Amino acid sequence: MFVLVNLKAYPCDPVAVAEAAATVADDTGTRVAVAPQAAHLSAVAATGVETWAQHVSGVDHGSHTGSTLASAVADAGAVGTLLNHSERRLRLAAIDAGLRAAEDAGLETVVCANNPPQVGAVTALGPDMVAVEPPELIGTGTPVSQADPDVVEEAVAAAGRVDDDVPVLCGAGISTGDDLAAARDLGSEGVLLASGVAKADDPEAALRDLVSGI
Ligand SMILES: O=C(CO)COP(=O)(O)O
Repeated sequence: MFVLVNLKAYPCDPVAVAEAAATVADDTGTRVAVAPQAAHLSAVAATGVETWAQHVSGVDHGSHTGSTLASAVADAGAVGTLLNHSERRLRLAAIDAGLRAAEDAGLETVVCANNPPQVGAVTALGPDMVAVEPPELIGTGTPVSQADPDVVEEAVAAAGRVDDDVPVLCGAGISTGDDLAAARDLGSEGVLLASGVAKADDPEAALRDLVSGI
């Protein structure tokens, strides 16, 4: 199971969370990655944790003020990027362009989608992984894997109909080992989570509980 911790724009200490994630990954052999704000990528990568960007722009060098170049996040130490997160939604052409930019920069990709039909659509674009995250459960603490198991199973089926080799992750409200185990039992190959770790008083304890479900 792949555990991808999205720090969003939460007021946490990204380096402290990264150090906790690196420790838990080392101790348990679990693949744990952290996606901080772009400005914190280098500091997070310096902890040794697997580091992901939250978004990259589908552009190359040029007149693109305010863009986030895939090559720049790779230079900062990121090895992967999210695209089309529910809080950073893109048009289809922009997802495709982001994927090509990430690919050119050697970044692994997870394309997010709100529901199973969207999972099928974005799987067709050839990402490394896809993630289903129902927006209505994001940040609620109600785990998609236990509250809405059908959506996870249907997302796995939707991706499989397009390309059997693209792993499906799920996210929204995931925080405990039981949530992760339920996700795994539904065919999910990883989880995407944020508040359960970024808002925890003790992020390392939260991550240890989470990976206990593997
Ligand atoms: O959006 C998410 C991860 O990208 C999920 O957020 P929560 O874990 O806070 O529900």
